[in-house]
Amino acid sequence: MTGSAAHPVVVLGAGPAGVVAALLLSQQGVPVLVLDRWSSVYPQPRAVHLDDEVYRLLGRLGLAGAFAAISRPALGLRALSADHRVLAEFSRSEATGVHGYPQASMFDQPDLEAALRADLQQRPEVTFRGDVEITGLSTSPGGSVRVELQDRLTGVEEHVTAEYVLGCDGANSLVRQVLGIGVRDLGFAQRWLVVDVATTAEMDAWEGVHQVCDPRRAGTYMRIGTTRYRWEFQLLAGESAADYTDLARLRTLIDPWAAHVADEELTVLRTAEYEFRAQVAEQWRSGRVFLLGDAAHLTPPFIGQGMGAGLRDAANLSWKLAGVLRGELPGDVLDTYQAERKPHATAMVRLAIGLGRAMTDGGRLGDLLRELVAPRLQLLPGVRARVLDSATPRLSAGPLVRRSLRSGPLPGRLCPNALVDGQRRLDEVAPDQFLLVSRQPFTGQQRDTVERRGAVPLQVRAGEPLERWLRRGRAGAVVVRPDGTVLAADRTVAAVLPHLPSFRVPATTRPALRVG
Ligand SMILES: O=C(O)/C=C/c1cccc(O)c1
Repeated sequence: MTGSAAHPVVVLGAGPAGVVAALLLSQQGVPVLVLDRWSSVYPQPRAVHLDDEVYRLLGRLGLAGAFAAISRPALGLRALSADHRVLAEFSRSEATGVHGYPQASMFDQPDLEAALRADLQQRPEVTFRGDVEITGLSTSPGGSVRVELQDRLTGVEEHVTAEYVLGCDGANSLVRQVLGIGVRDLGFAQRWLVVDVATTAEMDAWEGVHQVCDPRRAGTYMRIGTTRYRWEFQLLAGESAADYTDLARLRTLIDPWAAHVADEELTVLRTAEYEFRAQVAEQWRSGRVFLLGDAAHLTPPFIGQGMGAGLRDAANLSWKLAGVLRGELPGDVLDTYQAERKPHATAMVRLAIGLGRAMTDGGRLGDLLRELVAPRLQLLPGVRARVLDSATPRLSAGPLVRRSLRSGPLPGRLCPNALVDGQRRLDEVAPDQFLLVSRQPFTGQQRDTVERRGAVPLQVRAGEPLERWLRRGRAGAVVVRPDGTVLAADRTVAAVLPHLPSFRVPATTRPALRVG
C-alpha cells in the first residue's frame, strides 16, 4: 500500500457515513480504500431511527431487504404532557410511502452497521483495513493527499496517497482538527441518560416515539425491535448515569411504561450518559478533503435525524465525486456539496433544538404554552414539512439545483420513488443515473440526446403518480440527479434538456436491484 499510486478515494472512518459513501462510490465504479481504528463494528447501541428518504438510499444500494429484516416501522412521534396526555401527534405511514418504504423505521445501529460491512466485503472495488490509527494528513506535491497512519497491531508507520479523502471520523474528527476547521455551536447542550433494555414482555404502549414534555425532567420512549426498547431522560444537576445503574432506581423513570413488567423480565443492556449537542463544522471541504457525518454536524436526537444526516452527506457527494473522477463533471461541482448539505443539515439540527426546547423549557408557563401550541404545531412551516409531511428541506439553489421564474417549487426536492410502470419504482428504472421525466412525449431527437448523455428518458402518463406530482409542482418536465434530487424543472423537455450533463455510470457496476 505504501508509496504506490494514489487511491482515487480514501475514506477515513468506517461508521455508517463512511461505509455508505464507500458503497455508493463503488457502485459508480470508483475504487475506494476504507481505513478505521477498529476492525469490527462498534457494538454499543446508538442511533435508532431512519426516515424513508434514507431507507430509499439503502434501497439504491440493494440493501432494502437487509434493512427490512433488522428494522421495525414506527407509527410516528407523539408529544406528551408530563402526565402523559397526548399534546400532538405526527403520524407516519407504516406502509409504503412516496419513497417506497415505511416513513419511520426503528433499528439497532450495530445491526445496520453489520449489514453495511457485510455488503462492503462483497464489493471488489472496496478495500477495508481496520486497526489503523490515522496520524496525519498533508497535501503532496502534485496535489494529492498524503495520509499518515500507524498499524495499531504492529506499530508500523506507513502512508497512503489519495486523490480525494473523505473524513468520516466522527464527532472528534482528527481530519477536521488537522485541517484547522472550526465548529459553530448552535447553542444547545443537555446531559441525558440513555437506557437500552431487552425484554420479551410487551409494553403495551403506542408504537411510535413518545416525547414527554416535562420541564422537571423531559423523557423519550420508543420501541426499537421485537424485544428491544430505548428510553432517554434528561439528567438533573448533580445526577449522573452512575445513579441509575440499579434497576430499582431506573424504575422510577421507566415505570410509566414498564410498571407491569417484572424485574426478572427486564435486561438492562446499558445505561450511559450523553451530552446532546448541536454543532456544525464551519467548512465541509478543504481542497481534496471533505467532512461527512458527525465530523461535519452533531444534533440532539429529538427528531431522530443524526445518522440519516451522515447518509445524506454520502448520497450528495458520492455521485459528484464519481463524475469528477471520470472526467464527466467539472471539478467545481464539488463545491456544491457544502453549499447544498450545510444549510440542509443546519435546518434539521435547528428543528431538533426546537423540539428539545419545546420539551424542556419554560417551567409551568412552558406547560401552559405547550398545551396551547402543540396541537397547532403543524401551522409552522418547517415543522409542517418535516414533522407532518415527513419531508426534509429542499436543497439550496446552485449549479446543480436550478431555480428560475419558471421552475416552480420542485428543484432541490427529492423526486418521489414512485411506481412508474405499475411494477418498478423510479430508482429501479434509472439506478445511479440522471433522468428526464416529462408529461409530454419526447421527440426522437430528444430521446437520442438524453440517452447519449447516459440518462434515462421517462414519459409519465396522465393520472400516474409522477404525472400528478409534476402537475402539483407546476412542471411539465424535470431533470432528476442520480441522488434523486430535482436539478431543474420547466414546462417542456426542450427547456430542461440544456441542464442535463453527460454522465455515464459503468453499466457493470450497477447493482442488481433487490426491493425489500
Ligand atoms: O419523526 C419521527 O417519525 C421520529 C422521530 C424520532 C425518532 C427517534 C428518536 C427520536 O427522539 C425521534
